[in-house]
Amino acid sequence: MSDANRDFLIAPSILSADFARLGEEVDNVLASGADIVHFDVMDNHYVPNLTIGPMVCEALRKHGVTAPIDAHLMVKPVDRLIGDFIDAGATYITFHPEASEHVDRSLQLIRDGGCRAGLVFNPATPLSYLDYVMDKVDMILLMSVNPGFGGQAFIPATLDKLREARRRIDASGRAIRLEIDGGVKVENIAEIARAGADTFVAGSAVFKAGSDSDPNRYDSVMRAFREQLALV
Ligand SMILES: O=C(CO)[C@H](O)[C@H](O)COP(=O)(O)O
Repeated sequence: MSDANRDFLIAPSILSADFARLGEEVDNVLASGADIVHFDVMDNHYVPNLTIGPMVCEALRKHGVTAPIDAHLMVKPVDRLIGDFIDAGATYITFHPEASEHVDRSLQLIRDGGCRAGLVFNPATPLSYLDYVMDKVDMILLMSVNPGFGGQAFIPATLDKLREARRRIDASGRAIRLEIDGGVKVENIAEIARAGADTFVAGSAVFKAGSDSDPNRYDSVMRAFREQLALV
């Protein structure tokens, strides 16, 4: 797929949202033009932080969120939570291959549950984990920071890795989304898109924008992202 044929999706990471007002935060960011809700699940074991689980995903669905929810599992083991997130209404479920005992089986579990499956690559994790499972992958998520916390700086070596992942996707002929997560800002999103990403997770750049009292506080950052992507 050439650049001209790629559609760009923006996936705000609710890791940086105000958890006390989560439903409202998600409503506001979707009203500002977000495409996907990026849902970071951390277990204080695979990564050194603890966040939210399937009950919160289900609560967002009950609140009325119909947009795709992209559940990024930073947990070990992964398989039992896969079933819980399928039941909770996730759209995409992605996991780290090092955290699964049987990567092919975990991918199959996600797909059998009717969700789209993805593998997540930490900055130092090789893309070779894809070698024998490309036919079961709907999304490749490249971490451009070490997982666990929002607000970190983008690791530049990820640009080369994006180019390599884009080559693999194009060679597969499959409609696999290439998502980037960590340190995505208005200033670097165009360069990241040129390297091959089509789906952009942004946490602090979105949820720390604007003023708490403004219900449209996310409009300008979302517009700025779109303007940058239009230049690609
Ligand atoms: O998965 C994550 C951390 O593990 C977050 O999604 C990611 O860091 C996004 O936050 P920011 O845009 O502030 O870097």
